[in-house]
Amino acid sequence: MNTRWNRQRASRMPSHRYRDVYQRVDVPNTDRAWPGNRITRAPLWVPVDLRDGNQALAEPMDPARKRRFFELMTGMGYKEIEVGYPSASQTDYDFVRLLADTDLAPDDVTIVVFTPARRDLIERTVESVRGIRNDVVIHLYTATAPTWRTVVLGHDRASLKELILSGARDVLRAAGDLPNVRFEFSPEVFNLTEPDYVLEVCDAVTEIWQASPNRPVILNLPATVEIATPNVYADQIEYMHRNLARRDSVILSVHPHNDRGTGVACAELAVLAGAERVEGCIFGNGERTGNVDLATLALNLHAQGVDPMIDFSDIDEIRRTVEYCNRIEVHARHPYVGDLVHTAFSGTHQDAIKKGLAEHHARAAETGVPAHELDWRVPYLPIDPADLGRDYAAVIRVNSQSGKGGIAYLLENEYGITLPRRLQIDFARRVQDHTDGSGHEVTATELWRLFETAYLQPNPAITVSRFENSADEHTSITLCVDGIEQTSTHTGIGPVEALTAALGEHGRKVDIVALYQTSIGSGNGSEALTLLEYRTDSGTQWTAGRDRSVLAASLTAVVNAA
Ligand SMILES: CC(=O)SCCNC(=O)CCNC(=O)[C@H](O)C(C)(C)COP(=O)(O)OP(=O)(O)OC[C@H]1O[C@@H](n2cnc3c(N)ncnc32)[C@H](O)[C@@H]1OP(=O)(O)O
Ligand SMILES: CC(C)C(=O)C(=O)O
Repeated sequence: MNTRWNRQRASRMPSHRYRDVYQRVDVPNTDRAWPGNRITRAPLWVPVDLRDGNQALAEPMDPARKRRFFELMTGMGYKEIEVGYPSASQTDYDFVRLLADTDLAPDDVTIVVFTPARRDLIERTVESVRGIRNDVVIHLYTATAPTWRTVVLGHDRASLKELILSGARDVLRAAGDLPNVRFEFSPEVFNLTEPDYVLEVCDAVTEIWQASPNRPVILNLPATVEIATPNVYADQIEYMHRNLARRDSVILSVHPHNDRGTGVACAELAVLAGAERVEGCIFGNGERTGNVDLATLALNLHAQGVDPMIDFSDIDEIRRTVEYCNRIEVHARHPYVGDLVHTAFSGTHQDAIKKGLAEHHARAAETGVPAHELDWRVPYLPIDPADLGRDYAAVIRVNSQSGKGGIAYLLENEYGITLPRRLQIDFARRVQDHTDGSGHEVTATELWRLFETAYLQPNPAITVSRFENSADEHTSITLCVDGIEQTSTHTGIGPVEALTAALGEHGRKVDIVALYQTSIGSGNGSEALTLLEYRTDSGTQWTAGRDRSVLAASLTAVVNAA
């Protein structure tokens, strides 16, 4: 082996300590089917922001915040919402009572409440939901993994199973006769529990609860602390999917956390492996590194052409509400919602996006399909920001990494000015000098100021005192050059040519290479902008002229060139 490429040495990190973290368990070998599957429809989504998200906040939500978050979720279209841990706090209990006593919860929304396997807490939980007209899910949980059994709960496999089954019986006794109530069980830390044991416990719970297709039981299998690659979780879920008793009477649910940063991948692979329901938090709040991010999951489906069944069409309003309720800011790079996720600073990306957007609008015009319904092919933007209620203002931003395409895009977008390619190159060089010097981003306004400084400086030495031209191309011009006034007449040539001829008579020869017309702004208030390339001894240069009249803008550009 070439040692040049083999320089990595063992670090001082004590990684060996984690080889057997939490007594990692083996997953039975399966003839796995999930790698070949595709997600073709949205799973059932269950936001747990008001419970798992809330329990992770330094300042848990007050009643007003809980209510606002709940209204946001129902407005977005969530149909099953975990609203709290009513036996744990009075705020949570009162919120459930609020749902019982008001019509805050739309009829088609199922209310989920969470409880440990302790009789007093189960009874309090059931008490909290009495009188709710909506469907209700009572969600019972107990940790099942070896370290939790021995270190936290002080049970062996058999006695822990008995504790869970006794909790399941308590739930059935307290709420079994309520017709609108269904049950959910979570073997907390499922992903670190021996598969045979967790299967045995789950089957015993569904038996006690008499799971049936008409009253299915939710089995929710959490990756409470994410410690393995997502394929391991997928294998664990597929094992349960294939081996659970009463499978047609079970809704298989997952609840990934994000300790390794792969919560989203875990959820997606779990759905491929047979999960039908996903619990998580909008934008991924939750214990430690958070619960799986339901917004990313939903929008990943959207980005693959699958309807997520949840409305993200005003993502910034959703974000503002979530930030207000959680008192935690969403990161600028957060998928789909961060401030910078639809922005390109780098030149080649900007160039590709600019071309992609132009192609998109041209195709819309050609086909007659509205731009917001047309198939999306814009490079570097996986989805159209407009789907999320965003405009294109933030798509391209300019700094020292940017190129001519992005600069031209900003001027075109903000000022309606179309720059010819050679002027784009010239101007980009000037912008680059500026951004390299300052190290900062430049806004469209600042770009326009740079443009004015570079190309729209009036020529103090020359004044056009009089300019008269008639329809038969007869032009009379009075020029004042360096204080000397002189009148000349020109016949048979256009006005621009006439002016260059007059300037030539003053010894101010202008050799025009190209002249372009564009405008600043649009509509009645717009101004004409003439962009002029002219030859000098050291090569070609650019200048410009602006005025309400196209002719005056062109004359100014010629005078500036002189
Ligand atoms: C992965 C998750 O998200 S799980 C949910 C975690 N959420 C929360 O803890 C938020 C709300 N919790 C609380 O308000 C409190 O912890 C309460 C009211 C539930 C219990 O409070 P306390 O009675 O003071 O107990 P405390 O929290 O100190 O300890 C938990 C006790 O419950 C036991 N326990 C923990 N989980 C469970 C469970 N699922 N089922 C039964 N017992 C449990 C523990 O072994 C411990 O018992 P011990 O006191 O005999 O050692
Ligand atoms: C108990 C379950 C649902 C949970 O919150 C977790 O494991 O994180």
